[in-house]
Order: sequence, then C-alpha cells, then structure tokens
Amino acid sequence: MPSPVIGVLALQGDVREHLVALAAADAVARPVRRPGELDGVDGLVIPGGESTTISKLAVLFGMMEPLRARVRAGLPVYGTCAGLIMLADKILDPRSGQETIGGIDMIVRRNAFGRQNESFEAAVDIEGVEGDPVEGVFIRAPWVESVGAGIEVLAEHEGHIVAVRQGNALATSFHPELTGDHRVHRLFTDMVRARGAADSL
Ligand SMILES: NC(=O)CC[C@H](N)C(=O)O
Repeated sequence: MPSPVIGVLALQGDVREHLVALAAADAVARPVRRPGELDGVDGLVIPGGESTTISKLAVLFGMMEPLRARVRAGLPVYGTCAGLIMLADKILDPRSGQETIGGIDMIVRRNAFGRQNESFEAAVDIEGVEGDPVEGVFIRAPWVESVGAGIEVLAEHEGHIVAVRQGNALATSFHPELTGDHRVHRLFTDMVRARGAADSL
C-alpha cells in the first residue's frame, strides 16, 4: 500500500503535533473538520485536548454521527488522552451532556492521576513497540478503569491501564506526539496499512 492518508480530527487539541508525527511515520496527514473530509481518509487520529470541548464541537459540526458510523465500520482510529476518552464506550465521570464516539469496550476515568500529579512523564513499556520504553507524557490524563473481553491491554502505569487496543482502535492515556519518538504513530500507521492490505485482498 502506498502511504496511507491519515486524518487528524481538528476540532480542538494538539492537532499540529500529530500531523508532524504522522508525516514522520510515513503517512500523508491532513486535518479533518467536516463530515465530507472523513471520506478520503484511511485512518483517523483523535488528539489530546479537552474531551468535553471536542464532544461539544463534534456535535455542533455534525461530526458525531459520521464519526460513529466510520468507527463502527472499522476505520482505524487512534486516540491520545482526550482522544482516548472520545473512544471509550463509557466515561465514569462525564461532564453533563458529554458524549463519546465510542468503539472501545472500556470505562475510563477522566483526570484520573489526580491533582498533585496533574502532569508527569514516565517510561512506559508498550506491547508491540520494540526497544526501549516510550517516554509517556501524561497531562491531566485519564486511565482505563476497566475493559471488556477481547480488549488488548498494551500498557500499564502504576497498576493502571494506559494503553489499549480493540481491533482497529488504539488508545493511549499519554501523548507520544509530544516527544519526537514516532514509534507509537508507526504502530498505528502499520495498523492502517494492514487494514488497507486486507481490504484489497
Ligand atoms: N491532555 C488531555 O488530553 C487532557 C484530557 C482532559 N483531562 C479531558 O478530560 O479531556
């Protein structure tokens, strides 16, 4: 497959950093704001930011239903931090009216690592990422409280789940796009390529 086209949901959050990381991982990366822009992508990243704001804007821009439909249909997606929250089937402590796209059978806790520890970095060993642990940047990060059957837990930090995969959906509590280490984006672009190869059989 030639370079896959990977969109970054550009409603709010650290969109530019993901565009740079995806390009470094050999994808053609472009921002996606409108339903029509979803049509041409082979995969989609949902960035970190503020999940309540992303949720509100997704409804306002008419993106929530198209996003749900594409994810249900198997579009490869990768969510970081607020993006992980957007991919959760359930939030333990949602803001009133807060919706998610869903797609991963998990329950997440927002701002889970607590006030004293709002932002920190920690080495994270991720299943499927070769070599040294990844430097995980956690910023008011959620953790995954529980997962359903069939969810792969890819990483934990201090006993809490911080990276998961379900089929074509990948999510991390932390922000690999901020470190200059593109191995997690490469893991995702490989997932997108694998999907494309399976589709063309
Ligand atoms: N860095 C982040 O994406 C923070 C996530 C934010 N705490 C939320 O609930 O959406």
